Amino acid sequence: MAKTALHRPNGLGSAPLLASLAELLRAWLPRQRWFAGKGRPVTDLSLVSTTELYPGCLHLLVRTEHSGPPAHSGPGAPPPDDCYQLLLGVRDALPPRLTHAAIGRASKGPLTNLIVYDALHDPRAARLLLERLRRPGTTGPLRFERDKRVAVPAGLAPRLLDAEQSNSSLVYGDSFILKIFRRVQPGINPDLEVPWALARQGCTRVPAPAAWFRTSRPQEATLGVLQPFLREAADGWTLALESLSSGRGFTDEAYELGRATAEVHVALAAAFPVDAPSPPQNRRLASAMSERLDAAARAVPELRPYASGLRTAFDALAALDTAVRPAQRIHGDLHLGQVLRAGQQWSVIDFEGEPARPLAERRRLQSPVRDVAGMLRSFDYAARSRHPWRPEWAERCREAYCAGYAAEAQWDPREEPELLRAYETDRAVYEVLYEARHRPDWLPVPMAAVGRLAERCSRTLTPPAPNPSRGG
Ligand SMILES: Nc1ncnc2c1ncn2[C@@H]1O[C@H](COP(=O)(O)OP(=O)(O)O)[C@@H](O)[C@H]1O
Ligand SMILES: O=P(O)(O)O[C@H]1O[C@H](CO)[C@@H](O[C@H]2O[C@H](CO)[C@@H](O)[C@H](O)[C@H]2O)[C@H](O)[C@H]1O
Repeated sequence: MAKTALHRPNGLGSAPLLASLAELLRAWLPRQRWFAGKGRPVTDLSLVSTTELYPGCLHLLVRTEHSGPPAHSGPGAPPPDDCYQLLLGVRDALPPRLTHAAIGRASKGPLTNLIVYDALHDPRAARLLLERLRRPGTTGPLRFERDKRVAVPAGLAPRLLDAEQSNSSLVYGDSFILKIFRRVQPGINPDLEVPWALARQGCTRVPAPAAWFRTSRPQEATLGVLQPFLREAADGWTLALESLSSGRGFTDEAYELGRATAEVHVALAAAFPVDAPSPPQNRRLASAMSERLDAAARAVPELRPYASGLRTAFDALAALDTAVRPAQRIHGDLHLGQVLRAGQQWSVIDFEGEPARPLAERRRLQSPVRDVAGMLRSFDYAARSRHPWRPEWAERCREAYCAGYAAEAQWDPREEPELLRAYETDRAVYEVLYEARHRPDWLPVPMAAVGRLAERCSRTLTPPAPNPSRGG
């Protein structure tokens, strides 16, 4: 472990430290999967907070500023600056098992000649982080808290998950998983707020937070959440692809998934009661979707030829004068990668919402149909990502999912075809933007749906048979 200026009382001064780190981080940050400012060079870096967790391991909140226009403007546009959470290790030399985690050798400031690396790859740092979570208290601006009813054993072996993620997660002894939020925004993160509220509601579909850490300076923000690791579970995306490759059906699973989604929605409505339901907001919703489409079409030229066709879905929603489902707290980014199946039980994870949107927007009340639309899009994603394309597979899953949802929720998402179609279109537009920014090779997948949705002016799904008990 490096004996460095970090050990000196003034060694953590942010100006000298920044001199050591700025150049390294400016090159390293944009290469990270979780970096949100893709395509916009980092022009300036500043340290929002610096905490020495233990000698040679720094917890940083780093603000980045970007040049050039954001990838898109209008609602949901990325802010001109972002704040990222980093755990950095500093050593004289890296052992071979850590070379892949290197960020670079500092050539200036107090860390001159030392190697800086991403300490989440370092089992020692990961163990100490868990120890810190097991013993509530504060370190500088960082506050570590836990649910005292949950026993978290000492000494669990850590491993960093190598999943494609918007954040970073450490799995401890296959018993717990710690998600470390990378892009930090002020306020409570819904991925702590929602599972905590659902657990208090007795909902068993969502792993309950066991411990978490947050910062109070310069503003309150959630930094990480520890929850039970569902060790026998496979995620819905993997299972859907297996079904597509083996020819085995997926409708039973889709039906159960619909039931699970409805159960979570019912629990969410109870956990976050709404005082007075707001009047129908179809026109406002349609106009927000339309603005998002405009912004996405500015950023992704491939979308432009389809914009007017897609807009018919939003026009149809705006023209509706009937009440849509009351708004409530929802998942906000529901897709097959956010559901885990262990035995016969589906669980739902990752209540952060769409990572590109501001936190306040993600915590807003919204129609549960939005989540349903997210999952329906995901069946299409799975079917489209495999050759040959099997549209009937996705269609059967969609119908089964909606039927399962209706059986549990006592209302059927297919009863509101205009709303469903508008949300599916809005989601496909989001996916185009997401893939263009993060995984350009995947762009054809949502683009295929865009072509289909732009052409379709009729109903998205077969309406259900009238339900006499509901007077329909
Ligand atoms: N409680 C859990 N049990 C088992 N695996 C989990 C659990 N939570 C997350 N995972 C795994 O970690 C991956 C990333 O988690 P997620 O919350 O979706 O992170 P991100 O928001 O960074 O995408 C998931 O796709 C899943 O495979
Ligand atoms: O990182 P998150 O899981 O929060 O979500 C983001 O990344 C997802 C991809 O990893 C992206 O989902 C899209 O691809 C999935 C397959 O990889 C598919 O199941 C989804 O239906 C599709 O939207 C998601 O949109 C994005 O927010």
